[in-house]
Amino acid sequence: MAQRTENTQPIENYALIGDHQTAALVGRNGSMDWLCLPRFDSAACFAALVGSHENGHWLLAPKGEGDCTHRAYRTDSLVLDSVWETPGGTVRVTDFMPQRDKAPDVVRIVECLDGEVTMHSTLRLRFDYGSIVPWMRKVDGHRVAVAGPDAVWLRSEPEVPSWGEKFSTHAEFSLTAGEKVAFVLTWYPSHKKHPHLIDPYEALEESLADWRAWVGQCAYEGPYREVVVRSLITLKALTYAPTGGIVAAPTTSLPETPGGVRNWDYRYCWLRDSTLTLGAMIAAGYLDEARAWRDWLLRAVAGDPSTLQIMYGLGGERRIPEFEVPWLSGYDGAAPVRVGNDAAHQLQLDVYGEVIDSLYLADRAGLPAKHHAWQLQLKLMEYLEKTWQQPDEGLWEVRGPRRQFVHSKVMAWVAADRTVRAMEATPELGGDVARWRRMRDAIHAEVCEKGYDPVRNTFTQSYGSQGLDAALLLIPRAGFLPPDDPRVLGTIEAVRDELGAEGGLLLRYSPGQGEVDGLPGEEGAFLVCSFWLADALHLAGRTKEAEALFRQLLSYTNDVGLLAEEYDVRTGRQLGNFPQAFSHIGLVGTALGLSGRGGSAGPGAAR
Ligand SMILES: OC[C@H]1O[C@H](O[C@H]2O[C@H](CO)[C@@H](O)[C@H](O)[C@H]2O)[C@H](O)[C@@H](O)[C@@H]1O
Repeated sequence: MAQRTENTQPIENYALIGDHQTAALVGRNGSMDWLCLPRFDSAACFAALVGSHENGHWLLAPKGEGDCTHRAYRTDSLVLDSVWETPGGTVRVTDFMPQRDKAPDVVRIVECLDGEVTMHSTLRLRFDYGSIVPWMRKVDGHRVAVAGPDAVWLRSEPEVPSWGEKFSTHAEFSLTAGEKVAFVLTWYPSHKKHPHLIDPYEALEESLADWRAWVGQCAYEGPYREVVVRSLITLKALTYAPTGGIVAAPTTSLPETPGGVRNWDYRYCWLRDSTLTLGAMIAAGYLDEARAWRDWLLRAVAGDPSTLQIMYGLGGERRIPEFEVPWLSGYDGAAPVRVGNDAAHQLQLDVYGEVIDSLYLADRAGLPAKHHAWQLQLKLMEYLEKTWQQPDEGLWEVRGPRRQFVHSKVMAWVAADRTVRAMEATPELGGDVARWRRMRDAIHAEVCEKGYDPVRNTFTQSYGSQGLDAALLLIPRAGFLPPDDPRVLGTIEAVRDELGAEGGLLLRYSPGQGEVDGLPGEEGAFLVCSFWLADALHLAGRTKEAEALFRQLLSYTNDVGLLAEEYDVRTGRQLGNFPQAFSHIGLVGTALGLSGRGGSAGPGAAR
């Protein structure tokens, strides 16, 4: 039975900060409710997001006040300013995580802008997903929390009065206009003596400069620049810098159904989500990320192509077993909270197409060729040649029986098509191009015969099924059929009719398909699907409708431009893990497409 927790605030109330190795979520009330240290996939030491305050959080806000009056990221950065206008005065809290030097730091700078404000801080550290209360001691003006392998050091400049109570550290202090206090929280391995101390104000300037230099490389100058840049910053923040791996989201178990069980851990690198992120990055002119990701891929998938996984850990780890965390009550009571993801071992044939398409896009964008990337591609093709006719779990990772998903087959076609194109463009690659042309033609013929319903004039979710799938909207972007092909136009209409949720957004597949996905409960509109609809409409020449839908989707971003996986129009609430790469990939792709830049956040879209 779902138990509401006292701290639940809407998912869209959160903002993201991060240091390219992990991330934290800060609510409008000044409470940092999610933080995993030292990596995205480490155990959380603030897990209130999916539990209660007793599972760890850090509140820093004016005493007795609720949510901030307004907040925003500083221009072109991931530095967050939250401002409270209180009866006594105005105060700003600036939250960020500096580019990592030796250890992860969270910096929170409090500055009184006018009048006088009394601030309150409550720090509850709970290691191992909110379960372990650390031992606290004071060392050289720091509060140090230690449990097992983890140590967290907290200091403030200047030092403010603090005290321990009920396994929490509290501080209270008053500031008048112009006065500042900076808090620095640093994680360090507990067996080491002392973390390197950063200067919070220098770190702020450096963080701003780093982000702005990165944004300065953005090649997109169109009408949607502001939202595109915010999405690119978000995608960059989801990239694990040491290896180039990209997480699907920094959270686990934010529910797809309020109070439901569709709660998954997204802190891993899906080949699908990562390649689509890469497409968005490349289209916006970011090649370094493409290079880093390609190198990550080559390391992660090394070995027999039959052992290719659809997702890996940040460093390419293969074992990410799924388990439930029973002591966490779940976001707003939505249990279970899961860690790890068993979908890692599913067969999802679409990833071959996505990976090969991203290698093709990187090559076309001018990334220097790598011999073993081509060797890998050929190995993947040899494997796909033997497997493409098998049923699979598909891109939605259904937990019901395997099916002949049409989208999977279309993506197998993409794999063959891009291989043929690469060989045609670079004959020196050698090899038997006729073999891959035959495979490409065979897939095309089978999909048009078995995956298309001539009576309803639509492609179907799987061969012979009555159900539809929003991923079918990718058919024209993949180049499988022209955007004005009657079968594509019929599919757009059928998908809209069948999968349209309130407000014209799309569900990802037909409702009531518990027997397909093997899960109870319904879910909200899956945001990336609605971006795909806008793309399909635009490609079909219905640009006005596409723009209207895009503007509507933009209205669902939260006050700092972030999107979760899903949206429930009835309640006006975001749902699912947050912020999710998929949704931001969709946003960038559609914005670029509508600006005539050929959005590249989907298979083949940059062609
Ligand atoms: O709906 C069931 C599945 O939900 C998750 O998968 C979804 O998220 C992935 C990461 O963004 C995405 O690649 C996939 O297309 C989505 O369906 C979850 O990770 C799965 O374990 C679960 O079966």
